[in-house]
Amino acid sequence: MPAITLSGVVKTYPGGAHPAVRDLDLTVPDGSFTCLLGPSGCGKTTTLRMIAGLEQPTLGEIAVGDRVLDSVRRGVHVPPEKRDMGLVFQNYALWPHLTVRGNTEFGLRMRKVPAARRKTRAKEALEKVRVAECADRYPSQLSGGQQQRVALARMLAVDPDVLLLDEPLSNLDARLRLEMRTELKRIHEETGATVVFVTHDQMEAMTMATHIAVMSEGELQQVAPPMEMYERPANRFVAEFVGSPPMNIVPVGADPDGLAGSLRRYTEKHAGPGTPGCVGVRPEALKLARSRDEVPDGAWSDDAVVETVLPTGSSWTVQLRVLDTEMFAVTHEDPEAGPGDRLVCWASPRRLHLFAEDGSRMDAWDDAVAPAPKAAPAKAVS
Ligand SMILES: Nc1ncnc2c1ncn2[C@@H]1O[C@H](COP(=O)(O)OP(=O)(O)OP(=O)(O)O)[C@@H](O)[C@H]1O
Repeated sequence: MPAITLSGVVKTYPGGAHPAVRDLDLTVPDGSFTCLLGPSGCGKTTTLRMIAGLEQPTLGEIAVGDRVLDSVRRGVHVPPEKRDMGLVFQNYALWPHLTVRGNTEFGLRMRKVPAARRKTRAKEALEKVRVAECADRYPSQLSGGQQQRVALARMLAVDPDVLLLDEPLSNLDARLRLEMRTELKRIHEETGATVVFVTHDQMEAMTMATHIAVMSEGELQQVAPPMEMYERPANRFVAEFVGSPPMNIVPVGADPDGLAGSLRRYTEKHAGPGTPGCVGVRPEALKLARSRDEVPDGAWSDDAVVETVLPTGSSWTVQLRVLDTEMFAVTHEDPEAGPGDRLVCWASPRRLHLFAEDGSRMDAWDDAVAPAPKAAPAKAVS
């Protein structure tokens, strides 16, 4: 199955003041588990529905490999049923008058698959999502989680090359969500299908995706594997949206005697790639020390006062006042400190994220503090 490509896709709904999706260029790699992630209203569902063929783009092109599914310029629109894609939406809409088996066979019946084959395929699909024991029950006799599994089985039974999922876990409680995340990941690995998954939950995206595409106000902000996005967010929006607790962000234009000034002087001294608009540091990258002696050479550090310590069982979230600014640190060792204690906080230059006034990442900083390894010299041509 080749990649899904969206090129210059725009979607404006009739009467919509702004486009729901703006000039979207996105490649969903073959066999990937790509999460469309972003806040409510950013255009995720619209993008998914366009891939499914349920909405037509206002401009641009959608293709799977060489097969053009939508092209406004060429007047092409392949209807949803001819795209070989499976869909599961938030309201998984099972037929109430059909049993679980009947629901699972439904798509196969529509495709005129012979009865014996239908039966085997439905059985396999129900086993895959682990609800085979419910085959003779009706949807009203199932829990929400079981119903979502049946919706997944119904999609898997037709064995599509592409699975399109729109917040399919949103109605589940925390434990079931976790369980279903693991199952979806397993199903993806087993089937090798290309999955496009819509969510506004960054933890869900981080734990399941091979690639995350972050959107904001109809625009794509960054596409990258989860850890790459976490470690090198392309701009301030992505930096703040991905990660929990969120990244500490300090605008450096503020009080020169406060934390802003401290960070500005430090970053300027360190190879000065120009003055940033703001500096970010993830809570787990903000380290705590009893005194300056414990701070490694070359690290940024400043005085901090503990405000609160929140133990979570496996870690501690420490709320600090660093000069004039609130910061959060997360530590996996007991900080052995309480409100009012004076500490020193520090961060390695590699763990500081610098963003320009317009919010874009300042790559010059990353290159200065962690230069990429030099490429091997080219071989002499004889
Ligand atoms: N059928 C429609 N008609 C008009 N406007 C729409 C329609 N569907 C969505 N919109 C608008 O398009 C924008 C993007 O909506 P979309 O549902 O794609 O966002 P989303 O990121 O999936 O949001 P959510 O997470 O809340 O589902 C929103 O401003 C929404 O109000």
